[in-house]
Amino acid sequence: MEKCQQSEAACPHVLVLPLPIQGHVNSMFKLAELLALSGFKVTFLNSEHNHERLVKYTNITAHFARYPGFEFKTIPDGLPDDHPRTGEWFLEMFDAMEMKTKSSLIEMLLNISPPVDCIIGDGFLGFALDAANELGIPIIYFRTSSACCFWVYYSIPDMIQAGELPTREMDRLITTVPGMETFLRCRDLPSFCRASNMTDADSKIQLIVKETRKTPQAHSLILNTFEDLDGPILSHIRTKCPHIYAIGPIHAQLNTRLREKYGESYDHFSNSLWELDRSCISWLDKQPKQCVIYVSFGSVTTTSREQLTELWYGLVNSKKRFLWVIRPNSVTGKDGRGGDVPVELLEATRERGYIVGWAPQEEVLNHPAVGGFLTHSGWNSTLESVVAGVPMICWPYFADQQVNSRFVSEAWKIGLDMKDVCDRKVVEMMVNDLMVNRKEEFVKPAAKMAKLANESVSVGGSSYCNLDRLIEDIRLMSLKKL
Ligand SMILES: O=c1ccn([C@@H]2O[C@H](COP(=O)(O)OP(=O)(O)O[C@H]3O[C@H](CO)[C@@H](O)[C@H](O)[C@H]3O)[C@@H](O)[C@H]2O)c(=O)[nH]1
Ligand SMILES: C[C@H]1CC[C@@H]2C(C(=O)O)=CO[C@@H](O)[C@@H]21
Repeated sequence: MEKCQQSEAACPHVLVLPLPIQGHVNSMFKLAELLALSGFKVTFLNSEHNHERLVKYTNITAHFARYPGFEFKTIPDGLPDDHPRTGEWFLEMFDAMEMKTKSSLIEMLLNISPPVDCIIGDGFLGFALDAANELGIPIIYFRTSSACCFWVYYSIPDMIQAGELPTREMDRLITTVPGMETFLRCRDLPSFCRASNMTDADSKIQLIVKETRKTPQAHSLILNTFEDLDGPILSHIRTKCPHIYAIGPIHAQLNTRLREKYGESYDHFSNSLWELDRSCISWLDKQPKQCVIYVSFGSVTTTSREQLTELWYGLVNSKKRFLWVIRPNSVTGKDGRGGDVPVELLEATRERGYIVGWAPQEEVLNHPAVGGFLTHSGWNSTLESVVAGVPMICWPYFADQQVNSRFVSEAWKIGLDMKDVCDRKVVEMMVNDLMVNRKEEFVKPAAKMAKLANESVSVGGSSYCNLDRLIEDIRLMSLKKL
């Protein structure tokens, strides 16, 4: 690992602060490790709830022990420990964090030693920006969702001004998001845009717009994407936020740097908040090449028992093999028991399917048996599928997922969009289209985008160079303080 060449005083100390949601924590941990690999002192500030789960379900402490100076600190997320933390609960957490976390953060920043040279804050946590500005500490935003959705969020006031929102005409094209005029429909906007009241101060949409429009106040903006995927959108974003570091796919960038330093990719270290069930890898090892569809809907999505049944019949009736993640506490509605699952479903699943509570997803997507991914279009899952070259069926749940699924099908053409539908016949048809009938239509573009993704994070690639630039800019911040 690269040692800080300067004196201890000049060795940059960076504080990393994610929004405490799995998808945000994942990519923030990967960035934190990339900075630690460059010799920085890193303090990772996680919620108490999430840190306890990481310690319980992963080897996180041992994994980061190889980086001298890497430290974990925790703050409350403001919610009771038994809060389910699923679905669209984030508003409650956000209000609680604004009240409780900001004061804890300021207290910590005033007393931490050595002092922090730079904060890397979740682009959704405006109170971190306010705290940094109050204390005169540079803050770089890391918006962990997609660049395309960031730009849609940023454009929402323009849509409202133009009378395009609110609306019930779901299939009408939106004309006020530069770069998306030819294919973005109302249906493809973030789920929060479907509300009838756009101006209610307490609404999710107003919160997200407020947080997004604060971004130009940060020193700069880190995005988990790459030029070949989002180049045109990045150009539009730069008109508002000129200083951008597109360093993604960040999981692939970390792999590259670890291989460079240690000759290995990370030990498939999974900063998962649930217990991994690795038996699915042994099951995959017994399956023929590219014949399994992997099904997973991330860390906050919930499904009703009716939706679960439609998905299950669709997968079984497709006659394809499937590996399905059904996360604990993710099924809402009456708490049925196995007894109310039809026998034919159980028998077919025994024959062709495998169900786990949480899987080593990056490993699964790169397994030779996996040929397709039925996903909720969370941004990390989308990028992991892009890097693995696995075509997708997108069934978005909320937030940026609606936008991401439209880009997968219409802009990048590496999958199908099953937005707003949960019907066994449609699931069966789409699985067979993706895995058999239209396979070549998706496999080729997916393989090409995977190649571009891996080139971007290789030495000399756009994301590789942007990360080097970020590291140098943070070094300069710490030197300016001397
Ligand atoms: O069985 C599983 C399922 C998921 N994962 C991992 O969990 C992460 C899930 O992240 P993501 O796909 O981004 O989904 P969410 O957890 O839903 O992420 C939240 O945060 C993302 C980044 O801001 C947003 O894009 C999403 O909409 C938002 O729901 C990924 O890295 C997966 O590899 C596992 O390791 N095992
Ligand atoms: C809970 C969601 C509100 C917005 C966040 C987000 C983002 O764009 O920052 C996307 O989805 C979720 O990660 C967060």
